Amino acid sequence: MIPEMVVSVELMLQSWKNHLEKEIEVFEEFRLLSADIISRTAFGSNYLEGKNIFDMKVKYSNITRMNIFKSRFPSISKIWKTSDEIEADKLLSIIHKSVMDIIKKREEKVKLGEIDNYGADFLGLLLQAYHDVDENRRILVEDLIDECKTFYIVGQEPINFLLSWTVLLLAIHTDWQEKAREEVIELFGHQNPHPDDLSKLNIVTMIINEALRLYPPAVGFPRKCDSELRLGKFILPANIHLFISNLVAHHDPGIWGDDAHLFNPERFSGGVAKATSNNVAAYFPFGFGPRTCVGFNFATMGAKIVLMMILQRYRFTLSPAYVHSPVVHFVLYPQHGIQVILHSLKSEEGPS
Ligand code: HEM
Repeated sequence: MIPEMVVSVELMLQSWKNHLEKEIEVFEEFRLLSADIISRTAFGSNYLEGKNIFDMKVKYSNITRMNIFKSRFPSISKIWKTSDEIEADKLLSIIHKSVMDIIKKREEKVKLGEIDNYGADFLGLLLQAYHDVDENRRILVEDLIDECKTFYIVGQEPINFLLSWTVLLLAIHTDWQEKAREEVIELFGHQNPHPDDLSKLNIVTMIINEALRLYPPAVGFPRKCDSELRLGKFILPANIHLFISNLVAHHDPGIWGDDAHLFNPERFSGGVAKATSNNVAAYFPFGFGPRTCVGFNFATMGAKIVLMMILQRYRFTLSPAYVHSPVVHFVLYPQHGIQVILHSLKSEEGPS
């Protein structure tokens, strides 16, 4: 998986050479990059092949965000749909068809003998499970399609957001950018990432944790009480809808101290458990409990690889054009993008 990620990042960084000492808008750069990473690592293709899915997904996410807090009577929704619901259904069926095309293409290659097996990426593993000779272990075609759609739909955006906010913070706090670069160069020199050594990136991990605290890409998640329950001093009636916000918990001075709103990766120097005094409800950028994020490792590993490869090649500072406007629409994104200025490293030793 790491080699595919490295290819995606190298392609992006190649084009960054044209932006030296100029401004670059990284939110859009990371949107394309994260889409390419998902396509390559999970589906053995590239951004262009999955482009239709990503384009439809952006439109679908916008509609979902606009409607997330609107109440609907379930029985009415079955017989009458709003124009947004009709559009959302249309988009989902296009995504469905595009995913089917990618699945069929891989199956066809095996059938024609162009490749020996379905492959070891996410799609390959799902196809093996779908074609399993043991009927009891075989997954249904609906599951196969749903899993692919989920990966495309929920995987790309949060990586894009995490990288963007982290680069913003490092563009402002250049002392931490320098510390991170020193760590990367000390561990990897100018070599590409190696899986065994990624876990040694302490400073980079502290920075990512702090970025996820201040700017959690998924600001919370909805829940519904099945039955009446007690939550601390509250009694919650059955069927009540809740929104559990990590954004609020992550900025609570009662938990994080008076500098809760400031960027201070040092607070994670002893790890997450120490920073939160073992309070699991204090820090949960990836959720918690049975529905915790399954992409946690994929996302953090991807973020580390991208950051370290940027740090090996460029210094960056905040552009005067940047306007700070984080917007919450279920996810937390920079409304006007994130503009930074790229500088070459003084030593000029970075990989080409
Ligand atoms: C920085 C990156 C990411 C963040 C902050 C994030 C955050 C979250 C959060 C908060 C949840 C819990 C939602 C809930 O409890 O209702 C979640 C669930 C999930 N995430 Fe992520 N995610 C990230 C990356 C990814 C990636 C890269 C993938 C897949 C490639 C992924 C796949 C999923 C899936 C499938 C679930 C649903 C799990 C379930 O309901 O059983 N996530 N994520």
